[in-house]
Amino acid sequence: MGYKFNEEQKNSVNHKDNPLWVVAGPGSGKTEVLVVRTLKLIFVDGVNPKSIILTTFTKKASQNLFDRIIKYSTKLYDLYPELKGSSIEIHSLRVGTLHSLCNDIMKEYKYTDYENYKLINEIENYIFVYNYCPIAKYGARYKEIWTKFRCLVGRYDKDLCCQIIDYKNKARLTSATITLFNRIIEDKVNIDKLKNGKIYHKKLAEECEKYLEKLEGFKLCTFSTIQLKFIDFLNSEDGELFLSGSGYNPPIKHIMVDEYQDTNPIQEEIYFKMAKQIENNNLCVVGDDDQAMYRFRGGTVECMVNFDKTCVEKFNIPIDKINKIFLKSNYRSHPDIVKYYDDYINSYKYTKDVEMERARVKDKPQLVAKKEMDKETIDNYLALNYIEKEDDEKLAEEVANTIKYFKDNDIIEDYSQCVILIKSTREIDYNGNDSFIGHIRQKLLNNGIDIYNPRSKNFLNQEEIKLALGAFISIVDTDISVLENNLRSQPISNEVVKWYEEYQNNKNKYPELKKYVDSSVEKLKTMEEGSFINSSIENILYKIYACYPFTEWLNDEEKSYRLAKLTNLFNSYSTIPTENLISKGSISIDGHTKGKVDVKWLIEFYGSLVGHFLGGIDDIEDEEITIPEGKVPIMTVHQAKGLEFPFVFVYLQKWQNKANDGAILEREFAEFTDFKRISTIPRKKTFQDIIRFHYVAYSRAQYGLIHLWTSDIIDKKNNHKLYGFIKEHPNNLKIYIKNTSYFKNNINKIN
Ligand SMILES: Nc1ncnc2c1ncn2[C@@H]1O[C@H](COP(=O)(O)OP(=O)(O)OP(=O)(O)O)[C@@H](O)[C@H]1O
Repeated sequence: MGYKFNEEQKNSVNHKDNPLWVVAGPGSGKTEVLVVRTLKLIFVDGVNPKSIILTTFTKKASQNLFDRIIKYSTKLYDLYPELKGSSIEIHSLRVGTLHSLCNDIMKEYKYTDYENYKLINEIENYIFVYNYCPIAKYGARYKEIWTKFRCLVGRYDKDLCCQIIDYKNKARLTSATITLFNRIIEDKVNIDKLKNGKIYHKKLAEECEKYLEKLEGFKLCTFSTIQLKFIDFLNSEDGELFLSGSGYNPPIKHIMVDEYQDTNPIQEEIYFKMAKQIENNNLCVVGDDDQAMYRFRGGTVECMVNFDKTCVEKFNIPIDKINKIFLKSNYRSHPDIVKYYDDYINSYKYTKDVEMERARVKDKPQLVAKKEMDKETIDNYLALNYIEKEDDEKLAEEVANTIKYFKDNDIIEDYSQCVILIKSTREIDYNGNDSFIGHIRQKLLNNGIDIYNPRSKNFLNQEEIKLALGAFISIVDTDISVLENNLRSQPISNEVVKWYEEYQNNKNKYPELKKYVDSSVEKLKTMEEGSFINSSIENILYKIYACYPFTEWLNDEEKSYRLAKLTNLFNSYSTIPTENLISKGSISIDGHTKGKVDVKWLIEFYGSLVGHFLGGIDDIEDEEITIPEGKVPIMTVHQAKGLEFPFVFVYLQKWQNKANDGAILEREFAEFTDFKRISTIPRKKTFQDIIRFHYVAYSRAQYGLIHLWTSDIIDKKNNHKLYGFIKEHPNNLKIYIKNTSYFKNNINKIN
């Protein structure tokens, strides 16, 4: 580790029995604490690794936890060779996201009601809902539901000055259906109660019930429904054995949850249900309520804020049994930056519009800056700064110049030490113009600097994706006649034509690829009516990737990331079960026409998979991000969560003056669930979310935090409130920033 733990950290590691509540500020080493606590339980207290459940919100974070545990235990084995003779099986630790743990445990115990079940991922669920849920497939028949949940499906029409719903946009309806169903499940909405609500509640409850039955029929669980199944498991004899131990399996002794601020009500129920059965209710949760930012996915900060009260209620223990520890020392940021973001979040405590006070853990102490920096470095440069320009293009130019200046003056060693954080990494805005990020790419390129932006929503406009899909379409819908004659969805047609043309216009440049496509087309022509092509859709894609230029592109980090994503989408499409048991990934030939792909197959392929491309490729992702050297990474704040960077540029956004979807849904279902929320006013919650969003962004910075904005933003009254530091006017920022020029020339090299 290379450093000594402070008192608060030590106390969290050494805490023995009873619930432990670690409220950890940014950069306070919370994950490290959880890792060391786990190792201490195993190597010092002799707890069997299999008795410990260690979980967190994302796959990326759980992988990170596991990797660190393995790394440190390897070190321990090196330092204390006598440990090698012990029977500790560190790999048997139960670590993972909650849904993956639920899956593993129920499989391990051969739980009868989960036998032969399959856990499907988000894309598979999407395709399932698209195909099997009438509310998504025939949206117009469910107008009373969609009019009510217009926030999920509506699109603002400038000419008509209102939200309109395009019922032909099945991709959007599918995503919205999933959001609603997941919310019903995860908020523990009582479906019977919902049926007694208004007419749209009743219809929604019925549709959700049908969806759950259909999933059961195919023996499928989604990341949400597996949690329902797991609660049943915990209530069963198998569940009891799992908790109390049996045969080779020791009893469960400790449950530890990281990123607890993003837990949802059903997960809370699972943790408490398990901990109630184990000795001393050893449930340890670690998180930061101020960094809760997954409301749109059902994350519920109340679980974190009310942890002590929930323990009292569920475990029937006095409140002083719960050990509450604040990790307040910040080892990440320059002291001015720490003071700045701490002041920022605290300044909202009593603000009426935001009502942050009750939404934060009570008695939270101030952060204490502990980063090791010599005094000279601290005093000699401005750690906080901002750049203001009239428009995005000029702003981007100034940012590009600043980054170049940093490198040319040895302030940074590599461009990847600067990150640009923004709400959406799209390079093109909704009107087809360059967004701020589009300008940044261009301006940095002018300075010979590249950006790393693989999660840009421009997925479908990338040359490798267009060429791969264009080559694929040229095989299965050779002259795109099916597309042109049968598909009613204009957005899908427009997109597919673009890919098709990309391939057709470039094929002569790539003879190897052309040869493969031509020979496949020839082969297809000879196929008998009603037969199936030997190659599945994934096989075809792999063969396309085996040709130049893909062989070359697979060496490029951004391109290979996106091509892998395309492969995943194709795989998911193939694995979703169908009524007739034939995989969707098997391409069938028309029953009456030799050598022509079945129109129905193609329409379905276009509709569900391509529709998903258009609506669902989200840039909020959980995968591990490896930032390549030599490029400036562009990230959403969600992607940057848990990471730190020497220089952070935060683009301050125009916020629409309306409540967000997550907050609206919370209110909508509040009366049908027993889960108690702090407030049900969506607008207040939306403000809280925006504040937390900025707080997470600001707290990523180690040495320099630079705000970026265009002048028009600052003039808007409501934005002032949200950016906090600019309460009335940007001049106030100078209290912190002192000077609007670049970092002073004498800034030291970042080490
Ligand atoms: N006691 C300590 N002494 C010195 N450095 C420390 C100490 N504890 C943690 N650190 C360092 O502080 C930094 C922040 O730690 P880490 O990234 O684990 O924070 P975190 O609490 O997970 O932050 P966030 O909530 O923002 O994701 C790391 O570089 C870590 O090595």
